[in-house]
Amino acid sequence: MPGLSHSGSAGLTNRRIGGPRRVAGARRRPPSGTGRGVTRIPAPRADAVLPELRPSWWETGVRARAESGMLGLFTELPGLIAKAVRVAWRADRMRTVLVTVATAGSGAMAAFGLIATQRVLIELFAGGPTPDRVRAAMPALVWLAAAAAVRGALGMLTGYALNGLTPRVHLLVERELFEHTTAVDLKAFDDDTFAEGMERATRGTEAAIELVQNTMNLFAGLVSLIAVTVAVITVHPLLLLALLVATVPTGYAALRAGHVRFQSYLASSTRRRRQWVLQRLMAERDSAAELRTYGLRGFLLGLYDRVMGAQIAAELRVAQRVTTTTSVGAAIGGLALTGVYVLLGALLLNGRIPLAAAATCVIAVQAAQRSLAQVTFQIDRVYASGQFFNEYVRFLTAAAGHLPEARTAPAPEPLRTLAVEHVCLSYPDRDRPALDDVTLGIRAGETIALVGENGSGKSTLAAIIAGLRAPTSGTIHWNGRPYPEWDSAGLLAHIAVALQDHNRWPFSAATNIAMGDVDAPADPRRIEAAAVRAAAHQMIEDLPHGYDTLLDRTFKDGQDLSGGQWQRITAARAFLRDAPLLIMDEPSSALDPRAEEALFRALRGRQGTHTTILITHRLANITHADQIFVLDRGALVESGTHHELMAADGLYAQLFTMQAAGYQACA
Ligand SMILES: Nc1ncnc2c1ncn2[C@@H]1O[C@H](COP(=O)(O)OP(=O)(O)OP(=O)(O)O)[C@@H](O)[C@H]1O
Repeated sequence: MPGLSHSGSAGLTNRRIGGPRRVAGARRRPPSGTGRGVTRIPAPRADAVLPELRPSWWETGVRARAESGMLGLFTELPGLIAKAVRVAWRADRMRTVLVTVATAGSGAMAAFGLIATQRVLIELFAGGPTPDRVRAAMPALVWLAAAAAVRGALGMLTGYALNGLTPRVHLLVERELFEHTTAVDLKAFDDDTFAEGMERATRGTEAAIELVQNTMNLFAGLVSLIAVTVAVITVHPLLLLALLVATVPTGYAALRAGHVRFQSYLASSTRRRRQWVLQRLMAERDSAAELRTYGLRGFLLGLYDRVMGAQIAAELRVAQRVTTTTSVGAAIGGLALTGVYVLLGALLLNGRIPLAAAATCVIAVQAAQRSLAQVTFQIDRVYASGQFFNEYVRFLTAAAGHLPEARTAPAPEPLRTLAVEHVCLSYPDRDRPALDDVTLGIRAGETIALVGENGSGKSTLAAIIAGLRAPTSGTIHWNGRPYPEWDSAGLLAHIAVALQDHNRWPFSAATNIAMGDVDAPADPRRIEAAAVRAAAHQMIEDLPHGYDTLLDRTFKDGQDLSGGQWQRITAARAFLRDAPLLIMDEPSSALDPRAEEALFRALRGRQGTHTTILITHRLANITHADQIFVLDRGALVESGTHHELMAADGLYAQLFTMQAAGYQACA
């Protein structure tokens, strides 16, 4: 954060070595002031202290609505509504139809109610004694009550159907997202934009619910508006003019107000995000010690005052615009209503419409304005939630490009030979390839070691052999046939991998191990045997609930394990699979000497019958390997047995001697 470090150093100088007085002076005095012979450091502006924030993915919808013009809004709206209807239809056809029909029915009842109202008014305004007029109005009153009752019942039905529909929509889109995220090639995760797209898509799954709800509410508002219009035209065609005068300017003003409200929300959200940054610095554990050691309290509080001062000023400017726009909107609404009354008065005086029709029109205008408020509010919401949902749709399209090719291929037979031929791999945005023309051969039953300094490409090669990554060029052959010609799931079933960056699955110890062979029924004896081989059995037995202990503190009675204990669980998971090819990437980096000895004893037990590929920096553990391959900056530079490599006196011998010397010096 350049701005922060700039002002940070200025502030620090200020406190510690006196030079700071210059900074304080610079801040207090105008630029043309004093400061002879002193280097002037300009007072940090608040926006320089915490510079422009990166656009945040969770603000996409709000930002889009704040920036959209009226034309953009109405151009995009139909597409968003279509997406909402499609997703609702796929999630639950019956409920989608129910909501639509019930909403339309409710609108029809609203129209019917207005027409009944007019009939009531006609009878009440007719001549004759009051009891007679009331009696004459009775049938229309009954219709009016019935329409209101049916409308209420349909409203309830819509509510029930919508409540059942939205969780199904969420389930559908979320599952679809997970189907993609779990199926895409590992390579996709190397792409930053893919990972960011995934985060955005997660917000998009929530937005799917909002989009469907908002679209249904918008539909309800529109139906009411149409119903009122139909009723008004039925009562008297001329009243349509009054309705237009009442709604068009008000609708426009409401949409403008919605636009600035979103801008206001965005402005306050910028303040909140800056507050979070400062909160992290001043009120969280990570920074607490350094804050005190360097006496940063005054500096940070000063920073807070400047940043928040500037932010609140910006927010107030937007708030003033909101107030102006909403006041203008309210004034337009008032004027429109006055216009309606003037128009109605004129029509009445000219005898163009009867009194009952004018009275119905007043009621209709009020109903129309209520529906209009709902429509404009929902337009904003459909637009905003639709933008989030678009992120979801965009991600699914991008993810589809990373899905493995669907094809039928034979499942491989047990391993006889494995050949790595001229394999290269370049990660995105890296100048140097992680693997550069690597060729090597492995026979079934061998124990192989991959050795090399950090970043030499060992894990990358292991991932390619494990079938987790495809090489940029070159091929790997399983029993003489290239990997892509085998069924990929069948191939993976022959390989067990203990990854260097293993995951800590939030399940019980037993499940964590059983996951090594998730298709087989969890057999406690098999789990225990795998744990014994990984030196994990006793450690698990000592946990409060043994193998049933939950290994995540999120859960009640959950436990966390040390790094070395997790490493034993990971090794046990790989042993459980009992695959012909076992790849272990740094399986003992966090193990104590006793556990390490036990683990390598188990691994040596595989030699001759099962194939093992080992990656380790503890070279004493691999002296027994049938072949040791030494990598340097992505290239295979040496290979042979321990004795051959020591005799060759190359990189391996250098590394081994260096490590051995460390032990000998202490012996
Ligand atoms: N996902 C990735 N994206 C980009 N670069 C990567 C990625 N994974 C590894 N690299 C780079 O590729 C090179 C080889 O990495 P690799 O993890 O294969 O080395 P290694 O020999 O296993 O290292 P170590 O001994 O530290 O585990 C390194 O320069 C590393 O920074």
